[in-house]
This record gives sequence, C-alpha cells and structure tokens, in this order.
Amino acid sequence: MSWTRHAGDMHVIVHGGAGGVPDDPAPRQAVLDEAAETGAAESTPLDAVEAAVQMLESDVRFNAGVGGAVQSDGIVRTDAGVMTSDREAGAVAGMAGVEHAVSVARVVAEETPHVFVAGEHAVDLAADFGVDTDVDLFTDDTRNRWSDANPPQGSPREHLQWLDSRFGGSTSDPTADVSGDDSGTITDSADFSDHDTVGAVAFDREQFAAATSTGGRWFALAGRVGDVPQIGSGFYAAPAGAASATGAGEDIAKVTLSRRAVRHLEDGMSAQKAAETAIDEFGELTGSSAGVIVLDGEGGAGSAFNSDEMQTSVARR
Ligand SMILES: NC(=O)C[C@H](N)C(=O)O
Repeated sequence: MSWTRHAGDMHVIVHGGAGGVPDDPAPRQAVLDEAAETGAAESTPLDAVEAAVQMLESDVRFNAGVGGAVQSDGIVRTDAGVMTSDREAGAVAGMAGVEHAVSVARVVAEETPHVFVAGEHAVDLAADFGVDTDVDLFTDDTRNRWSDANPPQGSPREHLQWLDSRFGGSTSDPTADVSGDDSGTITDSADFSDHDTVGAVAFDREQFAAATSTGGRWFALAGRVGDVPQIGSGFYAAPAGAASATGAGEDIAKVTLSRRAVRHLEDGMSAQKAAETAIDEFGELTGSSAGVIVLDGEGGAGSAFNSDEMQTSVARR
C-alpha cells in the first residue's frame, strides 16, 4: 500500500526491547503508545525520535536512562545513537549519571565534528550543552538485584570470572546459555529478559531519523559498550529508510543488524520484509536473539524479532 503524502505527515515506530515476555505488558505498551504519539506530534524526524526515546528513558520499566542495567563495578552507564537520512550521526557511550543519552547523542551530531564521544568526556559534553548529569539511574528493582549479585572486587580479570556465570552468553562463547531449542529461537536465559533497550524511527515524507538508547546488558564488564551506539549496528538511517535494533549487542554489532535491514530496503524490500529478512539472517549467523524496527519510504512500518517478545507501537499524524 502506498502512502498518500500530506504536508505535516509524521510516521513513527518505537520499540521497548526484544527479550522475554514482560510481567507487565499493558503499562509498558501504554508508555510505548504515548512515546509514539509524542514523537508523531513533533515537526522533524530527529525531534520525533528524540522525544519518543526521552519518554522511554524516563520510564523505569525500560533498560535505558533510569532503570538501566548495572555493570560489574556497580555503575549504570548509558549509551545511545541517532542518525538521519542526511547522514548526520552522533553517538555516546559509557556515561554514568546521564538519563537522556539520546539528547547527548544529538549534541554529538549537531555540535561536534565527530560521530562518537565516550565516557567522562561525553558526560562533560552533556553538562555543557544543558543535558542533566548526576542523575540517579538506579531504581528499587535494580538496587535489589545488584545487592543480591555478590559484586566482585579487584581487577578486570576478577570481574570477568564473576560475570562469566552471570552475563548472558559467556565472554568466551557468545552463544553459551542462550540457545533455547533447535529452531534457533531463544526461549530461555533470565538474562534475555534484560533486552529492554528502547528505540524509535521516524519519517516525515522527506527525511528519516533513527535513535536507540540503552543501559546495556546486566552484569557486563565495567566499560563494556554494545551495539547501540555503533552506527549501523544499533541504529541506521539512509534515504531508503531507517532502523533501530535491540537484543544481544555483541552479536548485533558483528552483523551490523540495522545497516543490514536498511540494505534490504535499498534492494527494494518493504519495511516488514526487510525486518524479517534481517532477523532471519541474524538468527542464522549468530544463533542469538534480537529485534529490529524499520520504516520505508512508501509508508510502510515493519518489525521482527526472534526473542519471545518485542513490544512496539506505531503512530502517524
Ligand atoms: N537491551 C538491549 O537490547 C541490549 C543492547 N542491545 C546492548 O547490548 O547493549
């Protein structure tokens, strides 16, 4: 079906992470619906994805901003990336105390000559451009979960020993503990319920934008950065369309999942077909779990995942 174009059209799709079936799908869906509607009310695709993702970063149910995953040294670090089909891009990683990582990624895209700024200097950049820092990203749930985790002391090597039995897929074998059955669909592992990364894709008839934001994965080595802020892995936008990914970040990065989905759009697939094909390829190549959302230039929205669940919402104005 082709999309009849009107001035002011904005098409937005959001996701709340690929992973296990959530205990509380209804309130999560309500927040996703509100985020998509909020994005669709904005006047540019970049504003749309930033507004949608900000809302999800502020909701404790999602692993982004407040409620983010805790790394092996007990710190929540946030990562995000944004990109437009004009190939403006910005990303940030490893920020402690920054709720709205998506806004810092936008600062990188708009205010610096770079595409990726990390760590304490990204936090300094945030502060200098008016993004709140020193935010407490822990929730009661994350505090409880962390205090039950018997946190490691000492060197990175000791942290690696500690996380080997906790991180989803060991450091030596990324597929360990994650294969649920012979079909390649991931059905078990408590760690995969942590895939509550958030993302948004928007299109206003002229330009696409994509944004993804996360607290990463629980019990990762301090300083670990996943797919989310890597261009083409966690997010990608091009004239043919845009995508945002979620799931096992190490595996997503190795197959550049978002770029893969957009490549399928460039080859003429619809958004839905591109999402399904990219996830099929991802599953075959990695045996791991992920999801992706996609918009195309014909008014199509697509999503696919090979985890148990990925909640999404679409809005159009
Ligand atoms: N929650 C997620 O989707 C995890 C994210 N992709 C990461 O690996 O950092």
